Amino acid sequence: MSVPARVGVLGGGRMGGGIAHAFLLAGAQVVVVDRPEVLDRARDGIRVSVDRSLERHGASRPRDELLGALEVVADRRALADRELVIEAVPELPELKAEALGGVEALLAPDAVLASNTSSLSIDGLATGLRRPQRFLGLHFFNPVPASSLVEVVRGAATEPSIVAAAQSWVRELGKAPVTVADAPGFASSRLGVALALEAIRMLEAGVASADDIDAAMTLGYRHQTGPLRTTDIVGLDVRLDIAEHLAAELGDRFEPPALLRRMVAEGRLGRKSGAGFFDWPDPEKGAR
Ligand SMILES: NC(=O)c1ccc[n+]([C@@H]2O[C@H](COP(=O)([O-])OP(=O)(O)OC[C@H]3O[C@@H](n4cnc5c(N)ncnc54)[C@H](O)[C@@H]3O)[C@@H](O)[C@H]2O)c1
Repeated sequence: MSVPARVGVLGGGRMGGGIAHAFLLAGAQVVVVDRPEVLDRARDGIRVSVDRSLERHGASRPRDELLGALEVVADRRALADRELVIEAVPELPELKAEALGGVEALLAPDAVLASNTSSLSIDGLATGLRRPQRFLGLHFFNPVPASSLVEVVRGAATEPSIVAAAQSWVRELGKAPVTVADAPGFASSRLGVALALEAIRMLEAGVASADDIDAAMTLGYRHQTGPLRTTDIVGLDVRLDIAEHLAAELGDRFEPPALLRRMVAEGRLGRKSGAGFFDWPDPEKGAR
């Protein structure tokens, strides 16, 4: 099943811009809605990343036609004729609830609404909606163009046919769907954070060096990147927030180690701050 012809994205920031990019390349006509003061930046960002993709991989449609299928506007009403709208506003429950309710009221009854939330409950967000059966989570990964995974999060009320359609759209984007129930941390954050927290506890206890702990996973289990280096790339502060959320929801096994709290308090946040478990002399390019 090809992607819907008319797709909307609410919030054209880091993730929304990437999601718009992915659907444009898959042949959709995409409307992005954001705040008036950031429209130019959002539009330019998507154009630059589409151009970069075209240079690297070529395209099925001419560039002008492809970028002509993009509209970046401030008025939410431009989403009214969309078959699929993906919400990607900041991770604030009230903001998301207002945004989702406002968009749903504009859409045709058979449209599909999705949230790119990385941690909020899909069932929680669905409580404010009139058609929770047509609502689900589509959790894209950052950076969207380079990432091959999308978690399809099935709410308690989501119709099975909507889940099946979403799985097929994700495949059409050239990505792989992983389907999960609405549980804290979905699949990716829960497993990724569990591994990272244990690696940090091992470092704290002097079991092995950061290099050796990571090598145990990269060489022993063929992980592309070790758990400590991955934590540096994601950001120690981001991982601490997720661990605290998971500890509250799932129990003590996600309690953040003291070492993680100390490093965040000291501003050692990983790649973005120049230092974490490893040194990152050039935060933009990354270091090995
Ligand atoms: N950054 C990541 O690594 C990542 C990965 C997966 C999922 N997510 C999730 O994606 C969502 C967006 O994250 P992001 O990193 O793109 O944030 P971001 O801050 O880069 O982008 C959010 C955008 O939403 C816009 N916005 C704010 N209020 C709005 C409103 N009422 N209407 C329309 N637009 C509005 C902002 O102007 C901004 O452009 C969050 O739920 C986040 O948890 C983020």
